[in-house]
Amino acid sequence: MNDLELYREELANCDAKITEALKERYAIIEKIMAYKEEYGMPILQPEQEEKQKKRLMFSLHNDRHRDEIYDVFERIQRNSKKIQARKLFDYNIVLIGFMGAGKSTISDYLSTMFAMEVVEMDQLIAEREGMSISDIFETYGEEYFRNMETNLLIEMQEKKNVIISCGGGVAMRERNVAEMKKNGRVVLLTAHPQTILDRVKDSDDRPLLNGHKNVEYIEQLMEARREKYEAAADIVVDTDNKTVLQICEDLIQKLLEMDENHV
Ligand SMILES: Nc1ncnc2c1ncn2[C@@H]1O[C@H](COP(=O)(O)OP(=O)(O)O)[C@@H](O)[C@H]1O
Ligand SMILES: O=C(O)C1=C[C@@H](OP(=O)(O)O)[C@@H](O)[C@H](O)C1
Ligand SMILES: [Mg+2]
Repeated sequence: MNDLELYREELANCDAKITEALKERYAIIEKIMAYKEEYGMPILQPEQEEKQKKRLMFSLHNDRHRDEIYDVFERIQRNSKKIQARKLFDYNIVLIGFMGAGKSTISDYLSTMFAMEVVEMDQLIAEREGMSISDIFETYGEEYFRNMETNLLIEMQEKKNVIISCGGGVAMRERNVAEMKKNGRVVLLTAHPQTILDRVKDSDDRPLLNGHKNVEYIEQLMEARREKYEAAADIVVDTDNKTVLQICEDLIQKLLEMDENHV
């Protein structure tokens, strides 16, 4: 065997070690999940993720290939999250609720924590139309926008393990609720009108609230929508005075409880 062949042999051995280590790693991930479930521990522990990253950075700080190794590690971590998400949620997660309840924010955080794809309905519709939601309302009217929402939900039925962040009005149509339930569990996020006002007061992205940014108006519209929101919901998560992490943890635990109750 010449040197080159020897090096190639060494490389193959190295790959075999990496593969074995990865298999072991993913098996440990499953054990951690089972442990957390058995002892009713929080699923999301972002501080642990940070600790792990710091430890790795420290051990690599003098390495010539630090950036390349770190890049691989990030991917390994992302795939661990995907394994976790697929095990926990065998369906799409559909977030509904009033404007400002936090649908986009919570979707975003969950997608980071579980490496899940997010379909942000408003954003996708705006992108496809090449204009803002406010401009779509102004140019084509609300009915046109609502039809786009319905079509998008039907399109999303082909996806799995996706977080769907609905616009606040999506659950008002019975047809939409039926479509979202075909492959998703529906999570209603709630907040008091004052909380909503605090959250939306500096934004002009919500045409239905422009010119009406006061508690009375929000309360009235929320009341008018309440029945339909509640009828659509599989679970309800209150968001008042909670951090995004607390809301996400609450949401996950309630989704898991649904499985326990159905076994
Ligand atoms: N739990 C929370 N605590 C504090 N601010 C929040 C919380 N959830 C959302 N927000 C803020 O409220 C605003 C509206 O949230 P967003 O996610 O866009 O709501 P939605 O998509 O339901 O309309 C954003 O500025 C967001 O940062
Ligand atoms: O409640 C509604 O009817 C709407 C909510 C908005 O989305 P957010 O709930 O994400 O603000 C957006 O779809 C549009 O302004 C209409
Ligand atoms: Mg939103």
